[in-house]
Amino acid sequence: MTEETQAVDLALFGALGDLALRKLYVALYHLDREGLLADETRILGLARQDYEPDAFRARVRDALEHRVDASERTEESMVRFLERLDYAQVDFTTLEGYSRITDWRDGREVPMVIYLSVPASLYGDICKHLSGANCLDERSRVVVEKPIGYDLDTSIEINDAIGAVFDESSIYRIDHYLGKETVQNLLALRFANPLFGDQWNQSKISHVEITVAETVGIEGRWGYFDQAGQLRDMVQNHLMQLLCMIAMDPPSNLDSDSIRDEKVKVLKALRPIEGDMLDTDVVRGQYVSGSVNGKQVPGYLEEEDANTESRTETFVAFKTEVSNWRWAGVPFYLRTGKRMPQKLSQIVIHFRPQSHYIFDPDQRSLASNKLVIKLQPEEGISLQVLTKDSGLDKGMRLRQGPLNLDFHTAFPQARIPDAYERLLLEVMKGQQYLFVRRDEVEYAWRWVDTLIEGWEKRGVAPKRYPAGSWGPVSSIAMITKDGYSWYEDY
Ligand SMILES: NC(=O)C1=CN([C@@H]2O[C@H](COP(=O)(O)OP(=O)(O)OC[C@H]3O[C@@H](n4cnc5c(N)ncnc54)[C@H](OP(=O)(O)O)[C@@H]3O)[C@@H](O)[C@H]2O)C=CC1
Ligand SMILES: O=C1O[C@H](COP(=O)(O)O)[C@@H](O)[C@H](O)[C@H]1O
Repeated sequence: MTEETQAVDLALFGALGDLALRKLYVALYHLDREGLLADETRILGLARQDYEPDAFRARVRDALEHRVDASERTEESMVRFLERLDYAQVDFTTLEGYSRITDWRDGREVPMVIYLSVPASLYGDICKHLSGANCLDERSRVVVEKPIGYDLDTSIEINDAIGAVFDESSIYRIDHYLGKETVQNLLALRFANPLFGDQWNQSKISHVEITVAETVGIEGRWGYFDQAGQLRDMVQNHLMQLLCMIAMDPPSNLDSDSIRDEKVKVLKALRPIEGDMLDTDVVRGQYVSGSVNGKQVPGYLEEEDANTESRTETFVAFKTEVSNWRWAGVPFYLRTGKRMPQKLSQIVIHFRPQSHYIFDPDQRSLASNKLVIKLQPEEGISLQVLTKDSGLDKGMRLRQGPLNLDFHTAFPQARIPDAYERLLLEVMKGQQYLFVRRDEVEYAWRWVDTLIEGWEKRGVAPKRYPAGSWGPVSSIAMITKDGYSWYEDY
């Protein structure tokens, strides 16, 4: 394993898909521009449409011109990046086309990275054909996108099919939330700062909130999304990973497996939602028409290609607990939804109040600290602390205010890289700690499957919520009945 970015041959399956065009070329372009792609690195786009390499490069150039800020584009850096690209038309489901990859490789020595930006149902076929066509050697790595499967059984099937060809040490399962700057910072915050490290348990923390709110609807992805729903699309992967990063015990070092072992322990200890908890500890929602950022938007059942009978959820809120010594008795409240009033991903750690309180009794409810960790849109960390209100007439009145670390203000010279930049770079370095191990995926599915089974048994239909709201009102009631509320200093 090396810290240097090695030269690689990157074979990008699904080269004309939504993810590739919106995120992957942009990330690769930025890496190139910052000198983080080795000179010899080349990229082969693979998809089934008939494109000449020049037409493919023109398509990628167009995508970059739409997605990379003009201030970060020069003709020189565009040309340099585009020259790395080639294209091969291949039907991934049949072996024949795979010889295009060996032709492209032409005996080159550098390792091959295979990025599967295609539906997970194709992963098995592609791995089998890559092996059948002798495209691989022991240094080849494969990157796979989420969600892996639809439930535990299908994820096992897919993981088995990938595992039949690649060793676990060569499989990079992407969860792009793990590449976000602030998520990375959770490791530093928790394990480099004794101030927090020593307080990070049930004796000091009363409860934890995680919100991942999106303003977008399903963006023309009805076919995929309606099969999945917000629980499979967002909770099984992104929210579970955030929860693990907050709840895990300190790993003994920063090795991939040390970190992933700790995350797995959290997933194993996560209390399932079943029985009567289905009535009290989880809310399933679906948006109806409403207004987001002043713009009228259709309801989920009125989206393009919609099946008007669909009971798929676009919002989930739930309360859970990590049943171990560190967290016993600390509720974790999580919520995520589409068509919320604003894009916001944040984690709030609520510390317990002072055990002996000496200030104005009317201000008692103020007297606790909150650590607010913002993932997006503005990355930063702020600690809500209490100080004395200034002014001669205020006596010992308390005032709550933030100790702020806004990454953009604190480190103005540094561009905060997109999650995919960091993850692609780590694949090229051969570092796995930001990628999800097979057992993590499977424990997360186990938890999600239990909830879905419960919903199905009880015939739980999603509650309606207007687009532009924070979800069904019962998601507010779910937390207020415990004496807390969703943190609202947006
Ligand atoms: N889009 C997103 O925002 C996100 C996507 N993901 C995951 O990333 C992966 C890719 O998603 P996305 O880009 O949205 O998917 P798309 O359907 O937009 O793209 C898939 C690509 O694969 C090609 N393809 C599909 N089947 C074949 C085949 N048999 N032979 C050759 N080419 C084929 C498609 O070609 P054609 O155009 O001809 O169909 C297209 O280029 C999925 O696993 C998804 O779950 C994860 C997070 C976010
Ligand atoms: O994986 C996914 O993530 C996006 C949200 O990602 P973000 O980085 O913009 O927060 C979500 O819209 C999509 O449905 C899901 O598949």
